[in-house]
Amino acid sequence: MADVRSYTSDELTALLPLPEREANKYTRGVLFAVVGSAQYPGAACLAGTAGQRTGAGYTRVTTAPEAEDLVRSCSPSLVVRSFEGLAAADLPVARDGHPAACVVGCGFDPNDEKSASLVHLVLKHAAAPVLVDGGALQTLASSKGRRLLRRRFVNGWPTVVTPHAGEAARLAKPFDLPVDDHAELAHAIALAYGVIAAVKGPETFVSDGEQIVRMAEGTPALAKAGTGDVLAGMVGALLAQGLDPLDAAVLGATLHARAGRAAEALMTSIATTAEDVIDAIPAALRSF
Ligand SMILES: NC(=O)C1=CN([C@@H]2O[C@H](COP(=O)(O)OP(=O)(O)OC[C@H]3O[C@@H](n4cnc5c(N)ncnc54)[C@H](OP(=O)(O)O)[C@@H]3O)[C@@H](O)[C@H]2O)[C@@H](O)CC1
Ligand SMILES: Nc1ncnc2c1ncn2[C@@H]1O[C@H](COP(=O)(O)OP(=O)(O)O)[C@@H](O)[C@H]1O
Repeated sequence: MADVRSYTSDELTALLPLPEREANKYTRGVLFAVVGSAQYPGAACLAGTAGQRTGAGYTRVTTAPEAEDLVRSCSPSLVVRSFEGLAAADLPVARDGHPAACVVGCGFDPNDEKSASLVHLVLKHAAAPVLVDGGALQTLASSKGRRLLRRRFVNGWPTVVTPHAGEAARLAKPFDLPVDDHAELAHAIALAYGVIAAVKGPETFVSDGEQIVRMAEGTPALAKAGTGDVLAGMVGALLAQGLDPLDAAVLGATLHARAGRAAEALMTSIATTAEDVIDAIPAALRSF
């Protein structure tokens, strides 16, 4: 296994995507989030608003028809569409000067057949980095999911996965990967699936199959429902702004951890919620 390292504060500061003087909303980066379900509409709000706060120039949330109104009302500046009618041609193509990325799966119900077909559509047609989270992760372990990931790898389209320990264990199963050491697990998932893997927990380990990076700035205040959806939106926004995928995952996880600490300072470790973490993203940005 490769050595485990951490990014220095200077390395992280250099990665912050400050907007250029001539920037417009499209050149800053389009985040295309395919998230939420009738069962979990809140995950779409959390991922979308976290993406906006982390600098995406244009955030489009495509969600279940039942979730549309809630997402619109949580932030009027989100562009909201329904899953119904989502077609290959709608998915982003990243090009020079116009970066873009997709986030798929926050709030998906893995037992819903429609979720799997949405994940396949995104993996197949997004010619841009894709982050896979939540209920979409299970789809990757199937033979079709693995085939689509291989195709993305060959085409040079990065895929980032952000499993918690339970989801990582499910990804490990088809390859019989050992699950006890999370650094090793992130490395093994990255190699087995051809992805950049961020295995989340009290410490988060990110690997692209070559390097392994440890991020240990978090706090147990983050152990609350929805904070993973916030992380997915944050890392997705950094991908959408053109960061290298390993850098996006490490910077996103660090900003998320610092936002968790800033939220805790205001709200206490008991009362902090995922929404407070989003509100504390500016403090996390300022901490650099
Ligand atoms: N407001 C909203 O809309 C929200 C929506 N959400 C959405 O819900 C969807 C389902 O996601 P989920 O994580 O709740 O369920 P799922 O992965 O099936 O867990 C099943 C089992 O896995 C384990 N396990 C779980 N977490 C673990 C951990 N950190 N570390 C280790 N093990 C862990 C645990 O089993 P145990 O180990 O306790 O036996 C658990 O019983 C997903 O799409 C998500 O985006 C949520 O983000 C919440 C807010
Ligand atoms: N004890 C802890 N210490 C530090 N960070 C934690 C702790 N527990 C959870 N986190 C962080 O909180 C987030 C939880 O993500 P996840 O389990 O996917 O939540 P959800 O599915 O409810 O959105 C991850 O970023 C994880 O690293």
